[in-house]
Amino acid sequence: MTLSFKSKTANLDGIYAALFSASEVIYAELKKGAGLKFATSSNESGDDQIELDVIADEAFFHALKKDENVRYVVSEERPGLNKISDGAYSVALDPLDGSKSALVGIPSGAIFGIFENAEVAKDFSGKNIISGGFFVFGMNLEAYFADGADVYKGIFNQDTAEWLVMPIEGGLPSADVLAINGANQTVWDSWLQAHYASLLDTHGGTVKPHNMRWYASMVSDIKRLVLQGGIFAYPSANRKGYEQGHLRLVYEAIPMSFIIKAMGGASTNGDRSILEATVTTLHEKTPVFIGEVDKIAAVEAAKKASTH
Ligand SMILES: O=P(O)(O)OC[C@H]1O[C@](O)(COP(=O)(O)O)[C@@H](O)[C@@H]1O
Ligand SMILES: [Mg+2]
Repeated sequence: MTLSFKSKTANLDGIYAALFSASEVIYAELKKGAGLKFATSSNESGDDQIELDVIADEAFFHALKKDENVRYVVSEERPGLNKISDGAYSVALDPLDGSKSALVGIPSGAIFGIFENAEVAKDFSGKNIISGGFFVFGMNLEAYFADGADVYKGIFNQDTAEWLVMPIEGGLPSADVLAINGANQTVWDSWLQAHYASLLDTHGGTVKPHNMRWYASMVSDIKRLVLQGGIFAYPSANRKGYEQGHLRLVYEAIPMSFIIKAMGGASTNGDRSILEATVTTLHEKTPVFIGEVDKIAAVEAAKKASTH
């Protein structure tokens, strides 16, 4: 692989090289199709794994453990903090996001965050993240990430094995598009049911409602958000197992909120920015709303109004 991208932060280049090379390994495995079946294992959160979940987790660990700047690697697929060295940076991973989607041919991907000053779980927070983003395993192998305040898109040329990485400029686009799984809407809190209805209200057929896009693959939904704008949500629901939504704070919500903030967008758990939320445990879930600033402010205002 050739990755010509250079980070503005000292000593991150080896970590990027490891992440990008692991993504190539996973993409190559995905294309073979062999790992697209259920494994006999389940992960740390008790989710059923497909074989590619395990392959992806191992590919990232294998690549990252060679870098002396990596202190800890934490993964949705394993327990605890995995010490690599005394380096300055720690990496959080969702090694294969959307694995169930991969089974039916929807693009999946991987999500990563790079953190400084991480020693215990609570340090993997929005305060310490310095890089965050994701790979997409679709028609092409792509990367979208924020290195500090700068946002980039990378595309892998499969003929030359070269990554073309270019800045994304111009901020977050705007579109009245909503990405949400509406299956739980009857058990959402009433303020969210009302807010959702307001986004879809056509005022008797006279007004265009928000359009709906839901890939059930966070990397695909956030890629669409990066390229076209809108809002992505996975709220909590009054249903067993969904009390804090479905997505993990450290492995999914914080890195995705970081890249969208770098593009000029925002995030919330309903009350405050995901990047200001307290992290208690590595595998905890959080309700999450990510997108354009005014759309996130409207979510917070809707919730706040319901409590007054
Ligand atoms: O099955 P649902 O409720 O549509 O959930 C889909 C969400 O779950 C995810 O697949 C995350 O779960 P995994 O990390 O286990 O793949 C997201 O990519 C997606 O947004
Ligand atoms: Mg995931």
